Amino acid sequence: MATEPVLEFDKISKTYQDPFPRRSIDAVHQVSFRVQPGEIFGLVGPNRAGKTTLIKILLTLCQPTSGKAFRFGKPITDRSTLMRVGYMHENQAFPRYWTAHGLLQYYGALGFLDEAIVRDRVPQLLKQVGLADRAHEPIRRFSKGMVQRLALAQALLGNPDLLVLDEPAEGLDLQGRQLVHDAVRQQKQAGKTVLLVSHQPSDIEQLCDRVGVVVGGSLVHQGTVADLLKGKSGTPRSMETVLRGFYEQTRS
Ligand SMILES: Nc1ncnc2c1ncn2[C@@H]1O[C@H](COP(=O)(O)OP(=O)(O)OP(=O)(O)O)[C@@H](O)[C@H]1O
Repeated sequence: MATEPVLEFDKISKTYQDPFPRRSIDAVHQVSFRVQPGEIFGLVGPNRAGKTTLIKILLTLCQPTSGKAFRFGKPITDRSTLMRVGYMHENQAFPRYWTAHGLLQYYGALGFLDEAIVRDRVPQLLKQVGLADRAHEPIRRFSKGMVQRLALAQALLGNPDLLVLDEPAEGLDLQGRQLVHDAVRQQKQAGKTVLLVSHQPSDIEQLCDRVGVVVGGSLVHQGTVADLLKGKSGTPRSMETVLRGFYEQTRS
């Protein structure tokens, strides 16, 4: 039986119109890829490549200028499938007067999650991300890494079928990064799907099944991590070397 992709982008382009100064910016150009259920898919590229724009389209936060996109088989404009997505932003700005515990409960209510499930899950998640001892303090007293850990807990709260992590390592210490790795692996074990945007070659190498490389708004490569690291000659290479190659090629 054919399985439906969790995510499908078909020739997606996005041009932003800037009023001052008046100009248009081609952020994404004719990008096509699919993410299958149970897959850990990495999206990599240099600064300004168009990764965040693709994530915004995935989350229906902005509309593509052309092309078609589907989430769980439904048009990306169908917001009902957003309930199945958990999203961790690279620079999460939570209301600073909430406590970590209160915030997760609030997000649970916003996501129409079952109250009893949220009651059980919130302390579990706070423990998982190492915030159990600070659960009842206002977020304004949190360090950057603590906010990132809370962002991970928030993304996992709804037990999502698709977990989208945008630069999850940002501001995290080694233990924090390990938490992210563990969460990704747990999702995979549960048969769920992860889209990981990262500037960390080692994270892509260690976690992802397949990777899409975006440079200058175009998808210049997609394939398995194993094939990428093997190269055409069969000589093993590091992910950092591979990515540098893609980024340099397009600069010249
Ligand atoms: N709201 C916007 N209005 C105008 N231009 C934008 C807007 N958002 C992004 N852009 C432009 O689109 C291009 C791609 O930006 P995007 O944020 O998607 O890149 P990115 O790959 O996520 O970069 P980074 O790794 O630096 O976060 C950039 O040239 C950026 O200036």
